[in-house]
Amino acid sequence: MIQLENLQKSFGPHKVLAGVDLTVPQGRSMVIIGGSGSGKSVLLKCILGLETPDGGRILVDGQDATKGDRDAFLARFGMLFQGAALFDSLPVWQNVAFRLLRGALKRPKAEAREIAIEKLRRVGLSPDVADKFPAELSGGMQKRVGLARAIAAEPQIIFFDEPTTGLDPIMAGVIDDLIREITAEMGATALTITHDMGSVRAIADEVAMLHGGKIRWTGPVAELDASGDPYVEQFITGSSTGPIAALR
Ligand SMILES: Nc1ncnc2c1ncn2[C@@H]1O[C@H](COP(=O)(O)OP(=O)(O)OP(=O)(O)O)[C@@H](O)[C@H]1O
Repeated sequence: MIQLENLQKSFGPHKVLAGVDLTVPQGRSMVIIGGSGSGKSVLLKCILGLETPDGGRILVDGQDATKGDRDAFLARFGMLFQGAALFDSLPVWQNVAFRLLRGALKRPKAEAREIAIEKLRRVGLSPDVADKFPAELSGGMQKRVGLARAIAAEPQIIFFDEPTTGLDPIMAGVIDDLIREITAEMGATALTITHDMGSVRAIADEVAMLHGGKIRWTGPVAELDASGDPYVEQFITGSSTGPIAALR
């Protein structure tokens, strides 16, 4: 379970997070939506310790994420970055097994490779992909590799940062379905940020909308269309008119 309590973060005079309260229950999939610049990435970075919050608390399974052993804390997370963010100089299997080849989760090389091949299979890629380099793969295949990497160490918590950006609608749907299936079968707690309403509906159990530095609305995905919140309505319909100022 992830609990954010009154989380705050400013950059100079610019208050990006102005007291975010949010709970992601164990084994549930939460998707955070919000306009460009609303602070979704900053929120994720605060949880991962890549940004230091100015105030508030981040609790993961009841423990303060900013205290204690960082490596042990991060070992519980998997992450699929925007654009897959693979290492071009490493073959696919070493990308997938990256965290199994070094640090706290290190395994013998042959075992790490076996796990990589098994995870590649889980995301629909055959073993012959293991020895290719990322540049030899299509964008959709690279996303699958990124997903295989995110799950390689069997994390309890997985973050997905814009998982379908740059993919065609069919491939986006395939990746959404894989994310949904895999997180459910792992029983993982998932936190996703996306602009893609198709992804929201495919991946989310719960949705939270970040606006004005706070959680504007949160609820089950089934209630999204009847939220009654004008900000949520404008966002999900993609309207240029409404309470959210749209720059032209
Ligand atoms: N390191 C930083 N220094 C200064 N300002 C920053 C920094 N990181 C983020 N910001 C600012 O914080 C605000 C929120 O950024 P963030 O990247 O979290 O938005 P976002 O909701 O993820 O947007 P998008 O959907 O466009 O990716 C932006 O105005 C951004 O310029």
